[in-house]
Amino acid sequence: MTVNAETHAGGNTWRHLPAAQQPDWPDQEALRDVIAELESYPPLVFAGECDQLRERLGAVARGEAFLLQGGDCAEAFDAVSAEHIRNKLKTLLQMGAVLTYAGSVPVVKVGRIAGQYSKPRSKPTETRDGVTLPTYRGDSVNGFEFTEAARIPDPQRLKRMYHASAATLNLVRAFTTGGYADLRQVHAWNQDFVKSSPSGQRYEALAREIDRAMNFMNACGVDPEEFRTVEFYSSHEALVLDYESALTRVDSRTGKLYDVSGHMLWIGERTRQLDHAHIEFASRIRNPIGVKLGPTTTAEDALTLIERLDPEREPGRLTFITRMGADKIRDKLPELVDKVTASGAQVAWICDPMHGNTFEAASGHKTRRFDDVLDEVKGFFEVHKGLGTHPGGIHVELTGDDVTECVGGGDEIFVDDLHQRYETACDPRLNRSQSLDLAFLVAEMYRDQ
Ligand SMILES: O=C[C@H](O)[C@H](O)COP(=O)(O)O
Ligand SMILES: C=C(OP(=O)(O)O)C(=O)O
Ligand SMILES: [Mn+2]
Repeated sequence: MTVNAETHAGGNTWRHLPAAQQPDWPDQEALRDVIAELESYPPLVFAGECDQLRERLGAVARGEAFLLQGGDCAEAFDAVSAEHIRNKLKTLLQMGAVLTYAGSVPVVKVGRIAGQYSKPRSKPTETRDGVTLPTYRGDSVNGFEFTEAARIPDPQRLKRMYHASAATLNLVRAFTTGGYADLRQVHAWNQDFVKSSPSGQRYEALAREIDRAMNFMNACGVDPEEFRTVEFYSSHEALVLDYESALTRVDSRTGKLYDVSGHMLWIGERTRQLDHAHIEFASRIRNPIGVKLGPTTTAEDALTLIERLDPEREPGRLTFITRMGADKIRDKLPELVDKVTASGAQVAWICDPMHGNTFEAASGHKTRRFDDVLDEVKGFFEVHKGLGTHPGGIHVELTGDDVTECVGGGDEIFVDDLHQRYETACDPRLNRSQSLDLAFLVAEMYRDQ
């Protein structure tokens, strides 16, 4: 990787276009200094890894693999601890094992992790007890605390985002390649969990089957490397373009631009305007790109996005992450999938069953019903089955901690429980038990389709 003038030319073409949801940095000089410093930092991920993920996502687009993408709505600097990261990873590994074994499909594992620090918001301000302050926009921008000082955007936070991402990714790499993710550990990932929860018990039974299958293969003399380590990739929403372009580098092998802040970047529902800065930025980098598609997306929008982001029609380059809402998916998704398929493009279709199903409980907590989440995934599978296309994966907000943020699930959480462990900095996440429940149900859907 090299940094040179060309880097910043190619990675900066978005600058003359309107960019939604950018922080209102009060001190532009401080911002410039931070950008210059970030430009000198080493890459967090390597271009070759991004290429490898693009190949894996190509298999998803061709119908040969399933994408599991998940993690926090908003990562927080004070949650960069071994315990939080291990719990999240463990949950994703358990979900991956369930989907691979019960769904009989290769699973591409991608975290909303090591960079998910910036949030687009519905409103610029928030009012509590008559006091109005700027909204919290993620730890990369301002503080969660409801005080005037905390809510002022501070560009120094972009450097903290880089360092928090680096520390997280370092631990993730150690966990996934250093023995912890060895399939022989399928039971160990469940140890602290099994007795207390129905999904933990169900998982334990599946882990016993995996063990038997592995013992059988060992006895036959098969002991592949794939059982010892796990390929795990990082992703986040490419929202704050000053950060993302400062982390964009020319790959010395190919001369192409890569945003080395994460393996996969996605453009959110609020920033996917076709002629605005985020799509322009994404069009310039070689990383695999996701775009969130909400219920107002037209087939023409989807086709123009393909034109802008995947002109070569390369499977794996572009992933459409639909987030319609359980009540709209059966209505809105068919036309998009149908017209995109008819155009000859091979995108991966992924279901985000979270963002179209948020509501406010009487207690004031932002929450989601597990049943709505499940129903949106069901609708997603039904639509793809009807059209003969591939339901490529799920994109979920989850945590490995036993929080009470979404209602329902096998180990049911009620609206009155929400206050007990409501810890999210932004949207409500599935807890570990709800995440495992979902993995089992999705594996059944996959097998049945
Ligand atoms: O994570 C997604 C968005 O940032 C979030 O849903 C916006 O939430 P808000 O409507 O509270 O701003
Ligand atoms: C902001 C998010 O989603 P969307 O852009 O789909 O609203 C998110 O994934 O946290
Ligand atoms: Mn969210």
